[in-house]
Amino acid sequence: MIRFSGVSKRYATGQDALSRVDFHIDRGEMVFLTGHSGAGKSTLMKLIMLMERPTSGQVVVGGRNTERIRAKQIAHYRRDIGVVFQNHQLLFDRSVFDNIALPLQVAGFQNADIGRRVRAALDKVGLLHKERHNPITLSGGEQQRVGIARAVVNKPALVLADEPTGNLDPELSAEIMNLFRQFNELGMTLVIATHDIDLIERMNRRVLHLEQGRVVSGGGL
Ligand SMILES: Nc1ncnc2c1ncn2[C@@H]1O[C@H](COP(=O)(O)OP(=O)(O)OP(=O)(O)O)[C@@H](O)[C@H]1O
Repeated sequence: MIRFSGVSKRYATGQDALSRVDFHIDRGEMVFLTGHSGAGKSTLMKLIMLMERPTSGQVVVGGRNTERIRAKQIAHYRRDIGVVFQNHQLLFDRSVFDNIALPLQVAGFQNADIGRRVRAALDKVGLLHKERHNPITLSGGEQQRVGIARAVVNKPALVLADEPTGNLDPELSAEIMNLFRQFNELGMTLVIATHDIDLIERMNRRVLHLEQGRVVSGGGL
């Protein structure tokens, strides 16, 4: 599903964020990405999302060499990738339903289809009863679940989560991880960046460990 071969990223500032990174993640895997602050986790995610391009090396996602994806094809490419952020980036000027419907509207789905898919996603995260609420009225854990519903509503093959439990207490974090586990059981590939060592240990999955821009373990090659 994802293959990095000799990937380096140096930002315009001269900062080396990744240095000759090699790893492989199979379709259907759920992998944790960990490492100290500044180790390169977000940069690695941005390269998968094509928010950044590598300075050298090759990034292959879903069998596609991302080097060949041109700027105007990026929006289409991203439709198959769901993204979950720590600060969930919900829009507070519209309902929970409308927040989740947004990616489907952008992708040009019919209204009836949008309603069905949004409710299926809300049902999966246990928030069907909150569809008309404004997300600002929800708790942090609920807001994060709305963010997850939005990330998976398009049934992406790949979900990237950057510190998805960063603001949540251990119980809510465990709930979020259970959701991810369920999506993984449905066949989604998940890459979850986190500092939360306890959480990682409990989940018992492969851990890709970065240190100063290098993979020090778990690359799977
Ligand atoms: N846009 C940028 N321009 C210049 N340097 C950057 C940029 N983004 C990240 N960096 C630098 O690249 C290195 C890796 O950053 P990155 O955000 O990938 O790390 P991280 O592991 O995600 O850290 P954190 O856990 O704190 O989010 C850091 O030294 C950072 O300062």
